[in-house]
Amino acid sequence: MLLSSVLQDLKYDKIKGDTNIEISAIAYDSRKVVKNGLFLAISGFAVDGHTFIDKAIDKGATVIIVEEDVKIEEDITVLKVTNSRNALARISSNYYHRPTEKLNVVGITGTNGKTSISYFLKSIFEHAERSIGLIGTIGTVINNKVEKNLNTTPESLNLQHTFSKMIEARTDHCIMEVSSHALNLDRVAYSHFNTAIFTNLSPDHLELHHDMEEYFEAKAKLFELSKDYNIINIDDDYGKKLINKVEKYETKLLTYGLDKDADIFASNIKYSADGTTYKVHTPSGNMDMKVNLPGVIYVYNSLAAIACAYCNQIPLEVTKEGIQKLEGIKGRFEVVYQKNNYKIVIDFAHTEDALKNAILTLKQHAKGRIIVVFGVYADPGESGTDKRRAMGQVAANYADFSIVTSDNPKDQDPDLIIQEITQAIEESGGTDTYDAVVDRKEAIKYAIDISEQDDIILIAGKGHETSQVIGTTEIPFNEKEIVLDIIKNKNQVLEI
Ligand SMILES: CC(=O)N[C@H]1[C@@H](OP(=O)(O)OP(=O)(O)OC[C@H]2O[C@@H](n3ccc(=O)[nH]c3=O)[C@H](O)[C@@H]2O)O[C@H](CO)[C@@H](O)[C@@H]1O[C@H](C)C(=O)N[C@@H](C)C(=O)N[C@H](CCC(=O)O)C(=O)O
Repeated sequence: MLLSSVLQDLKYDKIKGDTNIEISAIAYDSRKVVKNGLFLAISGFAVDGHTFIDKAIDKGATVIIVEEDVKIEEDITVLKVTNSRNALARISSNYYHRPTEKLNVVGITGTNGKTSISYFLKSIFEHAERSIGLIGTIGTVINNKVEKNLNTTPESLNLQHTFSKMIEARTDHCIMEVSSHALNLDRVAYSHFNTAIFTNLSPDHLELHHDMEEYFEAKAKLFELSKDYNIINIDDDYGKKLINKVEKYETKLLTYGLDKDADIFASNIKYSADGTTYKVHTPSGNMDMKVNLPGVIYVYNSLAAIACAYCNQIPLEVTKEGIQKLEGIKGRFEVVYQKNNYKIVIDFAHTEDALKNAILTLKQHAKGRIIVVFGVYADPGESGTDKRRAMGQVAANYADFSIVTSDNPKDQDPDLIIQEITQAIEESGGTDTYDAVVDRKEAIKYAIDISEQDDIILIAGKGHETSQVIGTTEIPFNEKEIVLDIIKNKNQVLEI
């Protein structure tokens, strides 16, 4: 593609060279540069991309985009921008011919519920015979083929490529999770969103965003990008704040919640151990709904999906069937073993709010104890102390017994993470209600060993994930298989 076309609408200073040349590809990682390619240097969190310029040139880069002053001797094109991640989003969108202009894109943001809403929507849209693609925590789905993503919301170059693949696959609608990291780091800049959905906000990633206000402002950016509808949870305090902010926007606002003032709300909610029924009230009529996932969280998540289906002119009856068709979501309240009242449940809950909700939901119908196995993952470069304390407090206050273990400790000391969690448990009066087992597999085994008839074991944090990151090593870790294996061996000795 002609470089000048790739640079369309990008503000840059030309340091040297020609912009009237062909480039073969774009890369922000020197290891992926190809001959006659463009390399864009990002000043990252861990390393500075500008230090790899020589390597990129060695691999054949003929265009370099930088955001810092650098000395490049070679006779190639060098351009300078003020923010290279933002520039990457602009040129990537141009390179793939601005694909979101040809797609109906739904972006979902908020601390919890993004994945569930995307899967409710997938089921509804498919039931309405609409062609959809999906991008999120579980992976990217095109034509029902799932590919893993490095990030929930991929870097702009990968994201725009994915959008273009959706178009190639004749997909009309893209449902995607939009993380606060993505919004902060401009991964979705220059993407057109038709609909934006806000779920809720509770503490998470606060070392990147510093405080809740900054975290909120990051999430709020998505609602400046959406063109047709903003859909917001009216019952959440930050949802209310967002409503005040976006009310003046031209984009239509639609609210959902249990509050009867919401445009779309639920009444007559009845909870059972494996699902929920309620009556939904929408501007296009009311209907009885059945959701095959337990607890109030899935009432909210299904309401958000109903609101989005309404905005997309999907008849309520079709929406109802789509929601009902969804049997479950991988790693979301997934019952991986059950014998009478005894259950082992895997859930992605990895924030204090989600952990509390998961425990309380299970408690509603439990005949025995709730034993929780959990740890706290480490974000790169974050100490995460506040989160560890908050998760410990939740465990002390709501679980009957906790086994504190490792999540994804990454480059941090797993023992230190556990120590910070258990200290919070002790300070909250939970001295006799926990144990610590650093090896996650051993922790799960221990939970099963000490469990009794009627107990429910909640293994929280990893959900759908199939690996664990310890140091820089990613080891296979399929929690469901691990549980079934332990149970199989145990049942040879003892019938639970
Ligand atoms: C903290 C964070 O967000 N990091 C993201 C960031 O990495 P970074 O800035 O640390 O990259 P770096 O390693 O310092 O490298 C800087 C630059 O040098 C380049 N490089 C590096 C090595 C080399 O040999 N040559 C080279 O050119 C790199 O490609 C990069 O462009 O930019 C990378 C490329 O876009 C991201 O993949 C990476 O996400 C990491 C994997 C991550 O864990 N991010 C998490 C925190 C995240 O984004 N999470 C949210 C989900 C949150 C949620 O839903 O709860 C997400 O959307 O995934």
